[in-house]
Amino acid sequence: MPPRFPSCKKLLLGQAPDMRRPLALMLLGQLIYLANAVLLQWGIELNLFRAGVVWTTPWMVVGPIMFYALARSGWSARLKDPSMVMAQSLYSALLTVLVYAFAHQEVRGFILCILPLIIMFGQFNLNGPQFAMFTGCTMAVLSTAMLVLSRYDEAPRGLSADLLELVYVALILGTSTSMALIGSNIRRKLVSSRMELAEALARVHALATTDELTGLANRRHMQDLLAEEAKRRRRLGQPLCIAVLDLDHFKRINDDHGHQGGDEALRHFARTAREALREIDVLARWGGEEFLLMMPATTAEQALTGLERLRQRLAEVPSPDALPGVRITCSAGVALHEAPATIEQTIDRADQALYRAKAEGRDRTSLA
Ligand SMILES: Nc1nc2c(ncn2[C@@H]2O[C@H](COP(=O)(O)OP(=O)(O)OP(=O)(O)O)[C@@H](O)[C@H]2O)c(=O)[nH]1
Repeated sequence: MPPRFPSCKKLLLGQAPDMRRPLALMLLGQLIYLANAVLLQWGIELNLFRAGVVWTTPWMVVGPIMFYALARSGWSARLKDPSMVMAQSLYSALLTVLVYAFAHQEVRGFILCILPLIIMFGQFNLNGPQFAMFTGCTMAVLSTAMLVLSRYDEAPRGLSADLLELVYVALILGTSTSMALIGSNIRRKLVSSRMELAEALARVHALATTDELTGLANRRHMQDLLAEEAKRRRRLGQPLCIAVLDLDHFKRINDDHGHQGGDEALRHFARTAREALREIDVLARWGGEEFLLMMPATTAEQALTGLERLRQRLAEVPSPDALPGVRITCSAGVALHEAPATIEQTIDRADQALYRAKAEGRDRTSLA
């Protein structure tokens, strides 16, 4: 039964898998903003800032909530970067420089410690040029703030001190950016090798379970499916039928049209049979021109009807271009799988029924 209320995590991070991490980072960012707002109040009480700094506090709450709301509501999905990392980074840097501008000289330095933190948040999304743009914008705003402060400070500390601080900030931003880029490159390589590995595994799985010529399940895969189905049948008590099918006079097709013509006949049969059978029936290439059909939840009568439909369809569809005028038919033997027989014993019975169908003139189905 589905839960009546979505979990808190789902509520906060939404359903879109791509947006979960950005939203989680935004929530973490909000906590840091909140901590900054609290520290700022403390600094105000200690008289470390000019009075005007209080105007920055609401923006420490409103800004991050606004970004979170835009992302959580899905509005930002229309943007090139739905996580709005660049906009968020610039917003944080601008706010930091504003607080810096309101700080008294003795605490300005440690306000700038926030800047590398912004870069750490950006490392998941920003690339080299974007980092360069962020650093450039931050440096430009900071130098403007320093220029303005040098005019209005009661006791300006002098151009050299401002310059030293700017160089320090450039050094720290440059180093943090390089480290973030190295980290994001490693992460990107990890993601791409994980995707390659997943694709390779899917290819290996397909190779291990499908028959290359017909695209049907191969013998080994069918054995696994049969074992699973037998277990399910025991549990649910539903009937299970197994049929062995064999193309008639296939050797003649091979002799008259070459091995390639024979292969085309096998593909044609596999295609036609898949179209005629139900979704839940599984057809596998059992070997050579022999196929095995597993029909779950099927009585013997229903199996005979299904196989008859298959034979009719085979008679109706035009022969493949490579085999003009060739009539492809098949014979089948079908057996109901019943306790205490093993799957192998039921297949043997179906095989014997197939033998009878061949002996009785081919192009027919025989029930074991
Ligand atoms: N082209 C092709 N031929 C195959 C393949 N596997 C088996 N064969 C051929 O299938 C033919 C099977 O012939 P037989 O077992 O004599 O049976 P048949 O000619 O179909 O006669 P009946 O089954 O009695 O109707 C042989 O010539 C095999 O070489 C395959 O993957 N491709």
